Amino acid sequence: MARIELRGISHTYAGGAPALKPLDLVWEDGGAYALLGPSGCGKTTLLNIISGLLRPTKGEVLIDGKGVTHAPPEARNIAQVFQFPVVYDTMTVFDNLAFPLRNRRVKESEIRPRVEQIADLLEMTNELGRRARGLSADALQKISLGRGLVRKDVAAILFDEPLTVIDPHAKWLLRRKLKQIHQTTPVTLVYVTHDQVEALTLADKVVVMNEGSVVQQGSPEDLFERPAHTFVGHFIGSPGMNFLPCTLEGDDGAARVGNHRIPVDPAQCARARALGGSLVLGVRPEFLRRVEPETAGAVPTTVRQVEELGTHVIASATLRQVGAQEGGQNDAQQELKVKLPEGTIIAAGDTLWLELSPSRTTLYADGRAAFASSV
Ligand SMILES: Nc1ncnc2c1ncn2[C@@H]1O[C@H](COP(=O)(O)OP(=O)(O)OP(=O)(O)O)[C@@H](O)[C@H]1O
Repeated sequence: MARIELRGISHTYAGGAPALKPLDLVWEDGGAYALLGPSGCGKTTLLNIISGLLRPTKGEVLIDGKGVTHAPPEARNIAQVFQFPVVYDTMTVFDNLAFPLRNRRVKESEIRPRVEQIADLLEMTNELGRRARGLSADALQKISLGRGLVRKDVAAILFDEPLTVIDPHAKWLLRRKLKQIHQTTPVTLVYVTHDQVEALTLADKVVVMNEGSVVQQGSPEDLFERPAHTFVGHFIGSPGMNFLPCTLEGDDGAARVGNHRIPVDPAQCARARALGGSLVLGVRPEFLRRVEPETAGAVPTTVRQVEELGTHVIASATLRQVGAQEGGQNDAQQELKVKLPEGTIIAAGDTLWLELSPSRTTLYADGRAAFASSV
């Protein structure tokens, strides 16, 4: 188990733009973390800096308070599982799983029960005697995962998109297994992925990255309920958050979107005004409420498209300006996605009145949320 601390870490590959901009991060002992972000945002670079495969251009790595920035991977006691299987194909599955233990000179009498335990977890007991060569890609990656998990004495296990090559059903199973393993083995776990479902189901805390920076860290609920940045609002959720360009009205907590006046949390208004820059009002499709026509504070929209998704309905609608005719040409071209309950009867061309509740909307100034803890 280990507490991993990154102080002022940044990295630039030779001849390239900065892959990681200066950041400070703490991974608490025994925590399950996901590092989530789009391709190229610097996740693997960060992981390799923690494991020691890469030396950062600047900054320090500390494990349990001890500086290890210049220590090689073997001195860090960290297991790493990569996107593609790292398996000796002439060895049996058993010997592959036993390899990290034999390497550390663990007694043979302790190796067998541990390997059998891991094989059982990964549902590979029947394959223990088989050579790795010829096994499916899924099986090979399970062996790789097993090799990462087999040592009991590791400080942390780092996973770099280990389920990418696995078929969807096995992926679902392995995700559950990893979660189960973490609940029974209090090891620090850092899991890199660009898949929000994977990140949100596995981790207690998710670190969201974009363009070499950490944009927010928090529980899956935090990221959903209070995205601190428009990037997080857009990246987390399916569909992502809606953003309506707006201006502020007076001092009493209202925003103007097109020619609508929408009540907004007054504290957020004050903060947004102080932050300055271009403003948008963010609201999740789940938090838009369908209300009766002409309800005070609600906005009329014209439905453009309806998707029935079994458990719910997603409507795409455009905001209609005050005074505009139903289906008229002078609708604002502002699109909103709305999540409606299963069985909602609605069709393209219908009018939908939507309430944007001040407790469910967030003002963003130049991308940054104007709620108290974000700045
Ligand atoms: N060895 C390298 N040499 C030069 N540039 C690199 C190297 N490795 C990564 N980069 C660049 O650094 C940036 C961050 O890459 P990194 O692989 O850390 O991102 P990532 O978030 O893990 O992406 P992916 O999900 O695609 O693996 C990218 O612009 C990438 O092109």
